[in-house]
Amino acid sequence: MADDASRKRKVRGRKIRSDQSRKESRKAKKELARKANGSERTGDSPLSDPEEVTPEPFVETDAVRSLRGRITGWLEANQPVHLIGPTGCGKTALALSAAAERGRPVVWLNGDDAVDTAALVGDHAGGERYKEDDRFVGGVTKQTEIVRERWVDNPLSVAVREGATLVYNEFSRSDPAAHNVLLSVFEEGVLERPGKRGEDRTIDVHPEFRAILTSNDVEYAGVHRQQDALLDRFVGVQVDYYDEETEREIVRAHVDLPDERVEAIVDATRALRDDLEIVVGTRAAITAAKGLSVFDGQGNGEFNDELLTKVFTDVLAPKIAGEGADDVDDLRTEIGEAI
Ligand SMILES: Nc1ncnc2c1ncn2[C@@H]1O[C@H](COP(=O)(O)OP(=O)(O)OP(=O)(O)O)[C@@H](O)[C@H]1O
Repeated sequence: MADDASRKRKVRGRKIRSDQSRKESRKAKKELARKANGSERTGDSPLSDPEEVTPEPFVETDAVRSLRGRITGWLEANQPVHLIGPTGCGKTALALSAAAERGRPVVWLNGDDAVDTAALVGDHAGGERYKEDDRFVGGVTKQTEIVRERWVDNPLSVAVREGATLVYNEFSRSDPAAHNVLLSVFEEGVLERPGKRGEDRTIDVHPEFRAILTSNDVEYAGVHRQQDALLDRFVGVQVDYYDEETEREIVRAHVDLPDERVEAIVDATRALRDDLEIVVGTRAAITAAKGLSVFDGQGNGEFNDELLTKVFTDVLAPKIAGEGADDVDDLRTEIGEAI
């Protein structure tokens, strides 16, 4: 039975088959990452307009709106928000939607082992050489070569100066030492740029600067334990997989399939999530729906549990990659049983 959430839903963007020029959130994320990473090399601005970052399609049910309202509410109270939840539950889409809702420019950062302080705040990008002619005695020319160091600000510096909303995806994948500079940003409203000399070594944080950080809950607990002093300054919003109707709406928004197929996929996704040890996120449901829209449509098999099992085995096999064919067979059996 459809609940209120579905009746009041609002979908931004179109389904994949009806709009080939779609800007899927993955693509949008890539573009944001390109901007953020490229800024170091090219000097391009890592700032994006809020309209550019709104994920498409984006489904808004009561559940989605309520979570986003919590995020934007805490941001209004000037609290950095840490979104924690399992893989593929919709953290990034939610963070980008909340960031877009603020109407301020958005800066995107992706956490990984290579992120250090310089990657956050900026660095010297080599010297700029130029020659100066000095005619100090009539008829005599002296040429002096001058090397001036060029400093390039990286995403955090740009975000705090411009009052942007920083979306720091999977921040717990970065080395905690890189995040020391965040302490004074959140506590004293000042960003220090180690490596930069002179009086502009520090930047005063713009009053509209805000941050949303996301972490996968498994990695958050395990990979790099971030320092307590930093975690103390965030509010944590725990997110989980959406309710059944919201998941259906999300799948429907991404793939053009009859309702009963969408229902079967979401039912299977939720059963697999309960029964299997691997993580089965909403992304897996969308991928299975994309597969089904092709295989079912091409008559490669009637729509039945067997086809559903095959599709989900392909979708989930990468999670056990390298464990051998027997394990994929076991996975197929487990999936068949759960479905
Ligand atoms: N409200 C929504 N409307 C439409 N699609 C959504 C919505 N929420 C999530 N999705 C889709 O679900 C999939 C997973 O979402 P997302 O990438 O945001 O999850 P995540 O929790 O950030 O995943 P990961 O931990 O792997 O980074 C994506 O394909 C995304 O487009």
